[in-house]
Amino acid sequence: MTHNDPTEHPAVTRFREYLRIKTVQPNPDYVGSTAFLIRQAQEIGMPYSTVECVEGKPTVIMTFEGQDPSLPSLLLNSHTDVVPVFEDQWTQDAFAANKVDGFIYARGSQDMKCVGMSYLEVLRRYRAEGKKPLRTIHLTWVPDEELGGGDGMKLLVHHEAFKKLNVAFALDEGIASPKPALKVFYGERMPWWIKITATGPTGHGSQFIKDTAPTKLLRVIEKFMALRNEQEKLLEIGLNHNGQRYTLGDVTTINLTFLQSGIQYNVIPMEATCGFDIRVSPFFDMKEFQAKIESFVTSEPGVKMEFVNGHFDNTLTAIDESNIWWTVFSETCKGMDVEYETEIFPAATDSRFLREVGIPALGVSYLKNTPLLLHDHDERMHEDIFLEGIDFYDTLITRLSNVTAAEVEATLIK
Ligand SMILES: CSCC[C@H](NC(C)=O)C(=O)O
Ligand SMILES: [Zn+2]
Ligand SMILES: [Zn+2]
Repeated sequence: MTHNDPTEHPAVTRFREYLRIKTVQPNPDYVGSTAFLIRQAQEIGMPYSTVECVEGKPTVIMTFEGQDPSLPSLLLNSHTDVVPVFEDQWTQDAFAANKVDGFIYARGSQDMKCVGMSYLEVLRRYRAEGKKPLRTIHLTWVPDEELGGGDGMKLLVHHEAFKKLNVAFALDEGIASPKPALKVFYGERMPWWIKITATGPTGHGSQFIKDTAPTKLLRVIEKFMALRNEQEKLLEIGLNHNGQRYTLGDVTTINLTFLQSGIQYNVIPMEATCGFDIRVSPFFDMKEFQAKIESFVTSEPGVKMEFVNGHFDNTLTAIDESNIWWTVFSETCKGMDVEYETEIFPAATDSRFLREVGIPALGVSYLKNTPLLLHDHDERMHEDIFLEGIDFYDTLITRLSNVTAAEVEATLIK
């Protein structure tokens, strides 16, 4: 539990130090995290810069130059912010990074400070061993992923400083797996947050008034719920085109997350609104699906729908031999006897912005045999898994950053 245990692996000590910086939304300490990250870059001897697409929301960029900086680079991305905690539900202080039986308890221990710190540890090793990969490796430490990346990666990918990185392929976050197989994400569902507003007549609460705002809204909600049930059934009993069971990322979820109306019990309200969090499977025909939900609304006069948040790009990263980065990734895992399962990420990460601008990205967090506790109470990970993860990323990053131009070429002409 001590902060400076001389018997502790120094990588674990550094990880715990990063976890103690309260980069918690909605007021993340980005000044603290930036100072910490710059110190790491200086210790390792990596040039660094900061970019603020939005004032007060810094991205830290670090560069480990390769033997041939003219080759497109490898990007290692992680977000610096973490989600809030319900303090009274934690058995440990969520920002003390206490260690109990080897488990490090902290917000961000899984999501995703472990990943960023593992990348750094690999580069620290490279420097100590005098290793220089063929391709340049860049690290981006981005803000506000937990708020949807609107002030972070969404803007960063269009910034000159990012374009100059000339990224060929990126690694980003995954999630924990309670099984020995790692989860590897090659695509995401598209988050669509929609607000529906119904308007109608007012009157006395004792009458049969037709087509009131809440009645109309309920009719629309029923249609969404029917679609929801269909998708839930598909997940429970359906098989995909390969005859395999669907995973959550393969189907579309629809959840009613807002519901508002009313001013007094005996007054019919003139307005009723609701909000849905819809996660659209990348295997859906997007246009058709959008037209379908719009028809639910247009069939009811006096009801309108607006997108509060929408991502409309469903680019996947190829997980076949057409993608050299996938080939190298999968062969490296096999060479290390690391099991993995490929899936569509059920929620949204910054990888969607990378894929949208044409950068192939895989999401993987080395969190095997670990309970899934992202955004949950008592988020934790075992220090042994963290240390094992550094070895995993070391082998993986070494292989990826040494992919030759000839290997890329050979894939293109196949
Ligand atoms: C729609 S942007 C919000 C981002 C958030 N990401 C995660 C991983 O929880 C989500 O999917 O809700
Ligand atoms: Zn995350
Ligand atoms: Zn998260």
